[in-house]
Amino acid sequence: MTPEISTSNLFTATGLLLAATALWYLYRGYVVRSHFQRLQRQGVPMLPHNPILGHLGVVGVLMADLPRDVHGDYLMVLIQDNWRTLFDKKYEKCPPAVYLDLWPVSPPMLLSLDPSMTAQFTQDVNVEKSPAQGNFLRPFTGNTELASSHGALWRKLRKRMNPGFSAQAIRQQLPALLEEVEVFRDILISRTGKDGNWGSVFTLEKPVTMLTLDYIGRFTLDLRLHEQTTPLTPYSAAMLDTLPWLAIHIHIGNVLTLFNPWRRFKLWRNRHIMDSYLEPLLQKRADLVAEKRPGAGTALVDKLFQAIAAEPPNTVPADPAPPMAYVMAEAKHTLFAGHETTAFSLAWLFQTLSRHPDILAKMCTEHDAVLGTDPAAAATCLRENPHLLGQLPYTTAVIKESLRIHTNVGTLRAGSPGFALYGPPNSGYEGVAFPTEQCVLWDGNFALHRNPKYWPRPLEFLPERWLTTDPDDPLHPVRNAYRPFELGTRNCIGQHLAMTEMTMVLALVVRTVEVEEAWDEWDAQRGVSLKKKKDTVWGERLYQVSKHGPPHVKDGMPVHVRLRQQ
Ligand code: HEM
Repeated sequence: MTPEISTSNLFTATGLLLAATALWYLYRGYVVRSHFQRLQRQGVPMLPHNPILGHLGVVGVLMADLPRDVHGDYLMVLIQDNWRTLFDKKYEKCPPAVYLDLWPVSPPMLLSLDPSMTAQFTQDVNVEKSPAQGNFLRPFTGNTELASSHGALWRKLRKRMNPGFSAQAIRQQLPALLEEVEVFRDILISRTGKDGNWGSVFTLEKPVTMLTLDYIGRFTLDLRLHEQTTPLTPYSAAMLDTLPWLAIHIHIGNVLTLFNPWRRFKLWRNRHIMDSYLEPLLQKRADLVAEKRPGAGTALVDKLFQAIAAEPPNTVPADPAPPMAYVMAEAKHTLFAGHETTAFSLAWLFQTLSRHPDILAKMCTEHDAVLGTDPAAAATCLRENPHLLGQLPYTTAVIKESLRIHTNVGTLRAGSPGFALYGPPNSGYEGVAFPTEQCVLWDGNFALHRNPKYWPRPLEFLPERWLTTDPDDPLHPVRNAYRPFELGTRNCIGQHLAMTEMTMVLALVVRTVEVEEAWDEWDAQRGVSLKKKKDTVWGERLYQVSKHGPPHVKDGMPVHVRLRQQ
């Protein structure tokens, strides 16, 4: 018997589904708002909470002057800077943690604005990641990799992954990785104008993203993807097409996207393309490792196959997937986590250097002294003397300072009943309990890095902060306050790899090519009138925008480049 689906049945089913969704939203809204009202009655420090709107009203007013596409990270800075007007007059200091009830735009949050407070859930106790992170990665990796795992399994997988990210492992791959950075430098040179003039405008997001894809592909698979010079590989095309369909939270703005059947098809199809691309490559690496042939052990995935083979059988806890599927998930996550974060950090570095010619000149002097005065020979010099990469303290300080001001991502952890954060010493809230039940614990590293309490002259770009060794120097960084890669055992496993990449880029590029933002040309190219009001944050055209994954740069950061005058 063939089932008949009439139009009226379809309408009824859709109506019921919509009604059930609406009821769920209402019920969930009631639960969340009641929870925050209860906390407010208990006297927990909180922004004024409205029983109907939660904190939507107060946050809406706070964000009203910002462009619509601005990243949510700016909210934490606004709260930190405006706490006096936002909180009850009885409070004499900004609370170290701020409750945010923005349902249905985001889940209930407890935002930490104090380094000691964040340490309580990342270092004193390594609290589990928020389930939101797992939800985000599920369609992509099936949650069988390190970043989605918890507890004993996470410890096992982290131990397995750590050797692949060690300084020694990175150094082993340095000559190959340098080749990818050389391609990037040559692409920038090809964009310069004639006779030392600026070339035409382009968005920096594309070349930095292609560089980071080539770099992380080489590191993970010992394979040249050639994303910088040829059309995207099917793998990268499918991965980049997948990312906009992933969501960290279900909220009112993306609920239709998440239930869109087209999304399911896209995710399924892209996953099929990615897996089909990776499978033969991984099989080849597994064979190479098993047969101990030359080159085995170079790629990150080789080290994973080697580690699995060296583990006693049936170790507990059991792996989330058989070896090949597990390594594939780990490779996919590494290719994802290792590209956009570094790409956008590089974009900000170039912006910062163009605004600080004195700092740029000082960096070039360091490169001349350590790598030789011929910029074109820097790659050869580094290939022959990879240890020199560790002898560029000023360059490292510049990168660290850029990551402080233009922090990319933070951590989201899962609050739970019975687990509270406590106001730290000298916070003005000593011993005050901030219950975490129902809340996502959000480290406010973007705001923390701009807080004058921890960073004197916070908005000034001062690489000297990272060169002082005197703990009494006011510029000396405060314990736990610097967290671009987060701190604690669950910090970023790729931080040395990312720092190496950024150092190599600066070492090869800044003495050869100048990069500058080119908004006027960008506007002219798109026919945008000079008189039209432009989106800005704090008076700047370049700001962090909210897209999928980590914060992106506005409009891809339009720039032009020219050859540096020697
Ligand atoms: C400038 C570049 C980067 C920044 C700012 C950055 C930042 C971070 C942060 C803040 C975390 C902690 C996230 C959390 O707790 O939810 C993290 C975790 C992680 N990062 Fe990075 N990252 C960068 C580059 C990389 C690279 C190049 C890789 C890999 C090749 C990588 C792989 C990972 C992985 C696998 C984790 C999860 C670690 C775990 O759960 O044990 N990251 N990263």
